[in-house]
Formats: sequence, C-alpha cells, structure tokens
Amino acid sequence: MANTATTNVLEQPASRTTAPRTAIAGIGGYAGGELARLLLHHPRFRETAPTFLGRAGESDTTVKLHLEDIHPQLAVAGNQTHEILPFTWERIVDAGTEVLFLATPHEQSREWVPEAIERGIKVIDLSGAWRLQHSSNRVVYKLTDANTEQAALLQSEAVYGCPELHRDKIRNARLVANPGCYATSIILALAPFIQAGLVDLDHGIICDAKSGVSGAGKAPTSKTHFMYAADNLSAYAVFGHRHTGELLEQLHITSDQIQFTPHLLPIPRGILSTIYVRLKNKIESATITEVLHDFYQHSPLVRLRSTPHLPEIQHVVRTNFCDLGFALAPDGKRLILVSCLDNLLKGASGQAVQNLNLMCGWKEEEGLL
Ligand SMILES: NC(=O)C1=CN([C@@H]2O[C@H](COP(=O)(O)OP(=O)(O)OC[C@H]3O[C@@H](n4cnc5c(N)ncnc54)[C@H](OP(=O)(O)O)[C@@H]3O)[C@@H](O)[C@H]2O)C=CC1
Ligand SMILES: CC(=O)N[C@@H](CCC(=O)OP(=O)(O)O)C(=O)O
Repeated sequence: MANTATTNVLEQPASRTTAPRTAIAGIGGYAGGELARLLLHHPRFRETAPTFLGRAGESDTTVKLHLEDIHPQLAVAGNQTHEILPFTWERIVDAGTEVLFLATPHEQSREWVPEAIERGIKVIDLSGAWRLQHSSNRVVYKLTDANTEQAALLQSEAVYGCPELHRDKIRNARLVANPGCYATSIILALAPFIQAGLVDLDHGIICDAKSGVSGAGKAPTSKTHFMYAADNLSAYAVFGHRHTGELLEQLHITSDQIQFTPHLLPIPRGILSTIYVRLKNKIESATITEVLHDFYQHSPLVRLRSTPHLPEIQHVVRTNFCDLGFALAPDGKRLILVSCLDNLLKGASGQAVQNLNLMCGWKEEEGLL
C-alpha cells in the first residue's frame, strides 16, 4: 500500500551545529518542569541550559528562586542550580533567546506570541492559543487580541506541531502550535486510515479517551482534587471539549462525523484513547497493519503494537512515545484503535522538543529516547 502520509519525506535540512539559546516560560508548571528536564538532559544542550522564566514582574533581589526549589526531582548532586527569573522581554533578549517555549495558559500565550515573533524569536507554544485556524473552533478559548490584523496573519502562519503530519512545515516554522494531549493521541490513531480513505465517515467515529489528572495542570479544582478524582472515573466536557476543533481541522472531518468524550482517570499521568471506527469495505487485519507501518515507517516516536497486543498506559508513562494498536472484528469492517501516550511528554513537552529538533535540522527523536 502506498504511503499516504504526505509529509513523511526524509528530507535533510541544514543541521545546526550549535544549540539555539532557549527560554521556557511557565517553568513552575507540570509541562514546564518536564520541558526543563528534557532540555537539561538533551545531548545538544549540555553547554546551553535554557533560561527559566516565571511570571512577569520585577525581581525581588532578596529572594532568589531556583529550578530545584519548585522541581526537586531536577536537583543535581554537586549543588548545580538554575535560577528562575521573572519574565521580561529585556531578559529574554539579553539572553540571546532564539526559541521561546511557552508552557503558559492560553490567554498568556496569545498575548506573548506576537511580541516574540516581532522580536525575531521563534516560539513553540504548548497552549491551545494558536492551534486552530477556524475562529468557530477557537471561540471556546474566548481569546482576545490587542492587534487583530497582526494576530490573524500570525494565526495563518502558525504550524500545528504534530511532527508525524507536518514535519516539513515545522522545520521552517517561526510559530509552532504544539497539539493538545487528547488530540495527539486521537489524531495519530486516525490519520493513517482517514488519509487512506478507508473510514466510513457517514457512520461516525467514536473516541472514548481517558486522561490522568496532570492533564489539568497543577492548580487543583473541585473536580481534580484528590477527594473527587481518587477512586473515581468521570466523563466531562461532553460534546464540548476544546480539542474537538483540533480533530476536525487535522483530520479534515466535520463535527457530525466524530464524537469525542474525555474522562478523568484517577492516575497522575497518561492517556488512553479507544476509538471506534466503521470501515467502508471489508479489510484484512494484515492490511490494517500495513497501513500503520507505511504511515509511521519514518516516525521514531510512534510505536506500533502487534495484534493481539494493545497499548497500555503503563507502557508509555514517562516516555516520549505514542503507542498504537488495533483490533478488527471478524466482519472486517469494525475497527477499534487504541492509542496511548504520556500527556506531559508526547502530549506536551516531549512533542515540543521533537518540534525543536526538527527546527534545528536534527533527528526528531534526539534526546527523547
Ligand atoms: N498538562 C498537560 O497534560 C498539558 C498541558 N498543555 C498546555 O501547556 C500549558 C501548561 O500546562 P501545565 O504545565 O499543565 O499547567 P500548570 O498549571 O501546571 O502550569 C502553568 C504555568 O504557567 C504559569 N502561569 C500562569 N499564569 C501565568 C501568567 N499570566 N503569566 C506567566 N505565567 C503564568 C504558572 O505559574 P506559577 O508557577 O506561578 O503558578 C505555571 O508555572 C497550558 O497551556 C496547557 O494547556 C498542553 C498539553 C498537555
Ligand atoms: C485531564 C484534563 O483536564 N486534561 C485537559 C487537557 C490538557 C491538554 O492537552 O491541554 P490543552 O489543550 O489545554 O493544552 C482538559 O481536558 O482540559
């Protein structure tokens, strides 16, 4: 079967010999912490640690905050410390920042991205602020722009940071909108089959996805508090989760062709999506395997489980992989796809570093295996 992944082309762009200067905003959060860990261990960044940025504001010179104070798991024997600095553009420019990671809330990312780009700094934004091209899909974020014309231009330039679908565009992007965690797991499972025209879209696709609590960020709410989430399983944002727009835009389908329901799992991290698909024609199991192998043959961070084995959260937690597996009904038309990833890694920070690698012309899996 022909490879239907249009961007799975092994092009070798000019590779950077030196690592770019990077900065991470939102360093105090879950995604920011994982990003710091990945970059501090990345072989290309041994000599070039990122600048770690907290919220905007003036420094209180009497109290210095260090990375290890907030993320003790990143402490290194020998007292090596990394200071966290309040976010200011002056500081970012003085540090020679070439790539700014935003692990910040959507509203803050929407505000900061135009200024970064204007200053010649590339951005990898982990929030949902720049992922959606259609305003009808973006409306759920209730974002406002200081300069609507400039924002519209930037929006159309933003590249959806799913390397398995858009590697060539990511390589040359100034603004990468890193995908949502649920969206990543569902898009990677469905794209090979939808692009190959095998799915009976009129029949509708059902995505039942479950996420660990870290997906909601570090500030507990009544629904993510231990007392509510522990020993529980609950559906939420039914018919209204903000990742639905990413599914529609990236899979080129309409809202009546997919139903996506997220659930909160009482575990710290990991996502499992079970996706129910009706195929247009009867297909052999070997063909399903071939479609997946062809699509992902050049994708080192997608692992295919061979039938009858299905992905499990324990196999992917604390890894940068998305694992995919499937089961086909005896009628050859009812396909169940199972997709698993760590929401903080392949669903956020790991994918962000994968995008950085591509932007630098390095192997996309560098520092992630
Ligand atoms: N958690 C996940 O699984 C995923 C998260 N994302 C996205 O990544 C981003 C970060 O998520 P996550 O780490 O979970 O969130 P957290 O809530 O854990 O962390 C958010 C960070 O942003 C900082 N922050 C909050 N408001 C502002 C502000 N106005 N200006 C500057 N910094 C601010 C917080 O600062 P302080 O430390 O002072 O509170 C904190 O460090 C979000 O946009 C989220 O949607 C994307 C995919 C998956
Ligand atoms: C369990 C949980 O609450 N998960 C988050 C999704 C996390 C994610 O991918 O984030 P963004 O799209 O916000 O970047 C949610 O459902 O809102």
